[in-house]
Amino acid sequence: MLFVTSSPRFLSLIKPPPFLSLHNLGFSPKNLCLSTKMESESSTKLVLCGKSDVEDGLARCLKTNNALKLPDGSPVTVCLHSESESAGNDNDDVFRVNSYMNSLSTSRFGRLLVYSPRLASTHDVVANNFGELPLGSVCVADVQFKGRGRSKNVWESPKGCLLFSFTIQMEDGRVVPLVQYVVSLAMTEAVNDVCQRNGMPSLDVRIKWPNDLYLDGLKVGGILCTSTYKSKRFNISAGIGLNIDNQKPTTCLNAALQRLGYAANQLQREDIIAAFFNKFEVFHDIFLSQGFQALENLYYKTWLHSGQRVIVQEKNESEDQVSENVVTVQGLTPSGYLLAATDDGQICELHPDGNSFDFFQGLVRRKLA
Ligand SMILES: O=C(O)CCCC[C@@H]1SC[C@@H]2NC(=O)N[C@@H]21
Repeated sequence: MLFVTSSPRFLSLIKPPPFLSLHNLGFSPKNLCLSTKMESESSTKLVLCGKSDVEDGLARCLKTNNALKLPDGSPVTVCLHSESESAGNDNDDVFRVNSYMNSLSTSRFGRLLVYSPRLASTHDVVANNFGELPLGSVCVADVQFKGRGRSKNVWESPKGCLLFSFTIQMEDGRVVPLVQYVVSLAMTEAVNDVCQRNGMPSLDVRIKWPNDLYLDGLKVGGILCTSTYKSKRFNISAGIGLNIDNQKPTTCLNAALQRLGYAANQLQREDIIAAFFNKFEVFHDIFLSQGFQALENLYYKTWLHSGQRVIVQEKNESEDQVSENVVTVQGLTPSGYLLAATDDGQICELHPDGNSFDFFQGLVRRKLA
């Protein structure tokens, strides 16, 4: 069950996931990934791979102890990447685990990978196994058949999209809602970085507050953050869907590169996600040590809203009439809402009314002192 907290677009799961510490899991000799035909037809295949021997050891523990579960209790077949048939695969539709690991240069995030060719939702895998997975673990899928978008929407997840979720832990609840902005920023910077390093034209991927990614006026990606609170910590599952190579349902990054006359060496999911974690780890550490303010300038350069004029709805005192006023967006408030100014200079905080899919429809304002 989900409820929306008072923080912007930050969903929190009421039922905490079962907790099983990795310290309790024993190592065991390498087992080959053997599954019967019946199992492989009905169960979700999860392939585990670590960046180093440490994470590979943890992966082996998770497999041996059957520690990974799906939320609906449906069967799972867990293999190690080293034992998997897809290990040396060079097919575009199959996530290239080795290519991802080779481009990853983090010390915490993305180092334990749970890959699946097809599953319900990467988000459910990380949220449901939060306690079992080392922090920063990531689940990637080629296709999702029950992808979760915000407000209980379905997230279409066909081939060609980068679909992943990973885990973060935070202690200070006041800044938890801001972490989704750090995630968005790390993704836009990752795309810039990969384009630049490969001599591609730069793509103007922008953030539409609070957590959509837009390119040329169309949505190409979205971010979903959910959290549970346990033992004085916020366990955050962050999920990203980014349309890299499939024009449906809107457009994709590679189509934009083609429109710019660049058809060779298209963007690959593995490069983008590795660049994402390389950026995210740096931004995450800045965010925790210096606050979101240290990232704000870059964030405002990347979002679509500086100086945007938006309509806010206000009820009169007897609450029987609604009037509309225009305000100008100035930035973010410390709690992560929109900071705006009226034409006569009053500063206010804008909140979505909770009814509209588009956050910019039905904004309500709260006066700030
Ligand atoms: O509604 C939105 O804009 C957020 C969409 C987030 C989708 C991603 S795809 C990977 C991860 N797994 C899910 O089920 N959802 C997120």
